[in-house]
Amino acid sequence: MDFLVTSEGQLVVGIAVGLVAIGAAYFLLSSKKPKVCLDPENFKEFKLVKKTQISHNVAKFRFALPTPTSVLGLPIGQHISCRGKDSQGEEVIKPYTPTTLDSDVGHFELVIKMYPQGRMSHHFREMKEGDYMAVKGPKGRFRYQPGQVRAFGMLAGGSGITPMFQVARAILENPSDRTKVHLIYANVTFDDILLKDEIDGLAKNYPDQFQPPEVWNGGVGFVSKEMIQAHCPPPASDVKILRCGPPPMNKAMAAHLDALEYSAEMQFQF
Ligand SMILES: Cc1cc2nc3c(=O)[nH]c(=O)nc-3n(C[C@H](O)[C@H](O)[C@H](O)COP(=O)(O)OP(=O)(O)OC[C@H]3O[C@@H](n4cnc5c(N)ncnc54)[C@H](O)[C@@H]3O)c2cc1C
Repeated sequence: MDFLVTSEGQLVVGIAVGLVAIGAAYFLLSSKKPKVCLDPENFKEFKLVKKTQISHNVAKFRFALPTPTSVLGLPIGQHISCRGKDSQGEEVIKPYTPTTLDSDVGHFELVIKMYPQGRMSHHFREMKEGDYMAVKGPKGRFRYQPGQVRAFGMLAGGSGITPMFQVARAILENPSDRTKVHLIYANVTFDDILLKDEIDGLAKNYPDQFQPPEVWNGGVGFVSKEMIQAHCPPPASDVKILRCGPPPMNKAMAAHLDALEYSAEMQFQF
């Protein structure tokens, strides 16, 4: 009898200690893992907490995440779908790349260029602080692992800078990632340049790794084959050239890259 009591007692204590240990480990792990907010299947609503006009047609939109430690949960180089209403009240869904990373907790930001006739542009123009935006994601085929290539060339046009900025930021802010980044950024006018201060900041902080446009008025006209040759790393298996711009620019850049003998694996279009 004595033996049984002792044995059961030991058993109970053993299980209790085990459960406490499992519970503590679960608590520690779950409290350390930030809450991911995006859902690839369903739109979720995020509150606009700050709208900052940057120029006559560009604004920065800051959306709150559910808690101050939540992260959006967007892999590097992927984008989200935003749903809104155009000027006729019709539903419209368009892709956008946040300029923030998952290291920015509690919120995410979009830098949006609003076109006079643009359908989703209308929705963003009308949005006021306190309004909610429906967002779904992540979306996109781009996958990035630190050190996956030796160097990226980036060919961006207009708002096509946002995915490039996101990838560049992730690389440059990671001290163990030594990937080089070469950027060519085309705009119709000086005023159209998005994220200029932010790009200048990366150039200042990471001069050995980041080659931005040398001067902001460095060339007039379209991005040429010669510009790509002069500013991007030459074709190699550990090099990738990314492009994101209006469709005619993407088409022209693809033709230039083919002519310069960058293989299909060395090119990616967002
Ligand atoms: C992966 C990805 C990420 C993107 N990220 C961003 C982002 O972070 N910020 C951002 O502002 N945009 C971004 N865009 C562009 C965005 O998805 C929309 O195309 C843009 O906001 C215009 O949509 P709209 O409905 O207002 O215009 P639409 O109704 O599609 O276009 C109406 C008119 O607007 C003008 N217009 C529209 N797009 C362009 C253009 N690119 N160049 C010149 N004129 C144009 C034209 O006059 C056009 O006739 C991204 C696109 C992609 C593919």
